[in-house]
Amino acid sequence: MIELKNVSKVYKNNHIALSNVNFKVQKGEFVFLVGPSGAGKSTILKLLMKEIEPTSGDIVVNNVNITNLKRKEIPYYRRSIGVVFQDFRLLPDKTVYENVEFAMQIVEASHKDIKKRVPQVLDMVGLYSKQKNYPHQLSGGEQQRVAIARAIVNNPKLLICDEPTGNLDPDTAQEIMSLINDINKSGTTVLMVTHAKDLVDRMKKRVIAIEKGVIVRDQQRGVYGYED
Ligand SMILES: Nc1ncnc2c1ncn2[C@@H]1O[C@H](COP(=O)(O)OP(=O)(O)OP(=O)(O)O)[C@@H](O)[C@H]1O
Repeated sequence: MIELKNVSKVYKNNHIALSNVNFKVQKGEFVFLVGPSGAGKSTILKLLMKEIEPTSGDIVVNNVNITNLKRKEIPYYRRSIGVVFQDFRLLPDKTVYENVEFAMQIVEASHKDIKKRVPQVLDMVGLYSKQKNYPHQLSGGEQQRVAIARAIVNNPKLLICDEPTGNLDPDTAQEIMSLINDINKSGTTVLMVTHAKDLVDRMKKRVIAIEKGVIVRDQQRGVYGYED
């Protein structure tokens, strides 16, 4: 599903953010990407979302070498991955239903498909009864559920999560992690950057640790391994 081959990233100020990074993630895996602040985790996510380009190396996602994508192919590629952020990034003037619906409108889904799929996904994340609410009328955990619904509504094969529980209290964070785990169990590959030590330790998933742009650990049923 994901392969990074000898990937390096040097930012314009000559800062080496990634140095010869190699890893593979198989279809259906759940992988935590951990490491100290500034290690290069977000850089990897940005490369996968094609927000930035590697200085050298190749990145293959879903059998496509995304390093070679043409500019006009990038929006189409981005639609094949779902993304969840720490700060939810919902549209404040759209309801819960409309936020999720919007993601389907962008990919030009039919009215019929939208009417069928949006309630289905809202039910899956436990927000069917709040579909007419606006984001400011929801708790943080509920807002993140909407963001997750939006990320999976088009059935992406890969779900990228950038500190999805960073703004949530421990109980709510656990609930969000369980929801993402359920999504993974239904077949979606998950790559998650997180600093949530307790959750990583509890989940017993694969853990890839990165420090100063270098992979230092790749562990099945791993632990967080840092004290922060
Ligand atoms: N646009 C940029 N220009 C120059 N340097 C950058 C840029 N973006 C990131 N860096 C540097 O590259 C390194 C890796 O940054 P990155 O954001 O990938 O770290 P991170 O592991 O995600 O950290 P955090 O856990 O704090 O989010 C850091 O030293 C950072 O200062």
